[in-house]
Amino acid sequence: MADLTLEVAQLKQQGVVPCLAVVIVGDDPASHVYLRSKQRRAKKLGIRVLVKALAETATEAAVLKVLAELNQDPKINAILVEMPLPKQINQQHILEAINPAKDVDGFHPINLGQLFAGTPRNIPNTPYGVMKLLAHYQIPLAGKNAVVIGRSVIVGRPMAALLMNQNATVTVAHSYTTNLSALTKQADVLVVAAGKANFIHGDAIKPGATVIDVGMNRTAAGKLVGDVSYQEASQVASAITPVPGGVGPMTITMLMYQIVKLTKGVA
Ligand SMILES: Nc1nc2c(c(=O)[nH]1)N[C@@H](CN(C=O)c1ccc(C(=O)N[C@@H](CCC(=O)O)C(=O)O)cc1)CN2
Repeated sequence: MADLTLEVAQLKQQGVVPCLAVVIVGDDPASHVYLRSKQRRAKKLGIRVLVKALAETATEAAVLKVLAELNQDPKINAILVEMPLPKQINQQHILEAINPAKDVDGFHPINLGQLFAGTPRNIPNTPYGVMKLLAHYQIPLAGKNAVVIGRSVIVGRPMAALLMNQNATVTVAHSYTTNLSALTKQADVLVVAAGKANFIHGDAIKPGATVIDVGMNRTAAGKLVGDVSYQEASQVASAITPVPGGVGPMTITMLMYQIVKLTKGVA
């Protein structure tokens, strides 16, 4: 991957400072933690971050107004809205209101459509980070069985498209899936984004599989754990991502990469 520090320095020599606008609505503690991580990483690279913080009670109209201003502002290269949003706000209305050319999360239907057409432009950062990890560790995908647990717009759906684009045979499992372990035991690559702590145990994993844990769950004791029982799974899998320190930091890396890409106007 390109050296982002160098690329940002080159842009600055041309008088351009990459700028990300983050819209955050409400007081979700995890969202504020993620925002601070993004700000820290951006600062290290020399990327500007403009934060538009709205109250937990903000209306959908108020968020749409902020987005309309950011869409018009030529100094803003990339926009994202922290998820989840408070209940009174329709997530889909918000995602559709972001200019697709500035949509650094890749959640706009046009960007998701490009991804599903096999011609990706802006790609959701978590699944993009997973693909970079798989490529880095030379995990074969073509002709392999990949099972994705979860069908969210943030992870599951784009993850399935990215794996399919690399010629994996993809199954998407979700809360209505019956006999889940029969599917997971067939998976050469298992991506778990179920949102439930210790949802997948060692006996549900094919020996030698690659296991990607996208889960991020806080225990009552305040410990961060994934969706996979790491101790058990690591006895069976040939490769596994930890939580913390696995997919999460890669999400931020891919975000920074795509901010620079949007600033350069490269597809
Ligand atoms: N607009 C978006 N909202 C959300 C996204 C997203 O991609 N776009 N994904 C998640 C939050 N997220 C990125 O935004 C994110 C989650 C986790 C991490 C991370 O580095 N996690 C650390 C642990 C941090 C902790 O202690 O809590 C790790 O896994 O090591 C970064 C980004 C939901 N919302």
